[in-house]
Amino acid sequence: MTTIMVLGAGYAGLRVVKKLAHAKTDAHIVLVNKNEYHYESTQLHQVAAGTKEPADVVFDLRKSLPDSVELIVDKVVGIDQDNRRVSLEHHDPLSYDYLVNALGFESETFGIKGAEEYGWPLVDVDTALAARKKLEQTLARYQTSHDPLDLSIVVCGAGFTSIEYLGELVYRLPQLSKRLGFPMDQVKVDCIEASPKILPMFSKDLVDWAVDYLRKRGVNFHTSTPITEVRQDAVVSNDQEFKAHTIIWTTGVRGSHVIADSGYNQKRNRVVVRDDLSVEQHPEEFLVGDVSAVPDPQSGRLYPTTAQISMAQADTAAANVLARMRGQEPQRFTFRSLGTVCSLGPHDGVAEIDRMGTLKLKGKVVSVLKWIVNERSVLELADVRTMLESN
Ligand SMILES: Cc1cc2nc3c(=O)[nH]c(=O)nc-3n(C[C@H](O)[C@H](O)[C@H](O)COP(=O)(O)OP(=O)(O)OC[C@H]3O[C@@H](n4cnc5c(N)ncnc54)[C@H](O)[C@@H]3O)c2cc1C
Repeated sequence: MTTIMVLGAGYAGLRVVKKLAHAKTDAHIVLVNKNEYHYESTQLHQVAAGTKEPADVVFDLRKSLPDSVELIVDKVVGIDQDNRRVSLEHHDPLSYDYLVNALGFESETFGIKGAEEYGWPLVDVDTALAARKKLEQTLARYQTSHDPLDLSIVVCGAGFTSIEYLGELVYRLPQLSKRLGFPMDQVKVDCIEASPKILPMFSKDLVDWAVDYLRKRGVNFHTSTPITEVRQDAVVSNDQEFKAHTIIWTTGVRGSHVIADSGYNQKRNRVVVRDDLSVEQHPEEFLVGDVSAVPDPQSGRLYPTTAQISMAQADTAAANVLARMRGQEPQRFTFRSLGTVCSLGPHDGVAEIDRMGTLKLKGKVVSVLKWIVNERSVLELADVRTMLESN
């Protein structure tokens, strides 16, 4: 029997599995994931700030997968492309006929000294929870230490994840101040960004609105400030030092280390795929989501790594696996953005909707939009019951 193996149960992998199962193929569909659950990585900033609990952003894979899919819970450690075999940490190697690699993202440190050691990334449930614990313990310590650095927080990067995290943080801090007894007026929040731009994917008026929103709530922005080193109690940019005991590292992502470990031709663990999302010289293998690098035919640049693109890629990859099995021509990947929604805490945000021109939104209405986007994702990846349970 033909085996289709899907690696990773994030947005891309889970969507591929759902599409394949729905097509009622005779093939044996195997999903390998390191956890028994799927997590909504687009909501990790909320877990890290404490505005959501892990249970709000995860769902059990066994409960939501179709019966026709075999789930193997284990960590992928290597892929042997030539022999079509996947090595796992605890199971024997597995063979496949078709492979969809959707192993997702990891934190990017750009080789900056101390970033891995002292920066707290937000890449999965465990790291988001660890960042939350670090934040809360450090703020709580102030009552006995009276050390101002216990009330200083540095957020590294001013892209999407950093801004969404800052939005949750400024919402959450007054609640924590009441609970943990630290003075709100002595809290210091700095956001350090190498480029001159904040939220580069949004138009200037929305960026200005978002920056103003966060500034009014105490965030100090430092753009054109490249981080050169991270220390236990400071982020350094050349001769400037931003001292803090909580350092959140959200400067960007790279693909899974398994890509480089397996000898792929890659850059930052992302592989440039062909226009049908298959890998050069391996028509039986597809890469989707944050491990893939797909050139946008219009701009010539690579598409950004987003959940929205990952799910669109998943549809193409699933269709192309089935096409190859049936001896049909695969389709080219095309992408039309629905727009981008950036939350600023639970009740505000900015959004650009790409339908019939660009619709720009800001404020409370965006939180409703974000809620719809999140619920739709759970509905599409799991089912109605899971969606209702997550509320
Ligand atoms: C805080 C935050 C907010 C974001 N907000 C948005 C947003 O609003 N909109 C948007 O479009 N995008 C957003 N993104 C980006 C989006 O989350 C990613 O682009 C998306 O998750 C990529 O999907 P994926 O399926 O490729 O990878 P992932 O979601 O990373 O899934 C990979 C899966 O593979 C599993 N896995 C990893 N390594 C192994 C291994 N070795 N063995 C077995 N299993 C493994 C993981 O556990 C995970 O389940 C956000 C990201 C973050 C961090």
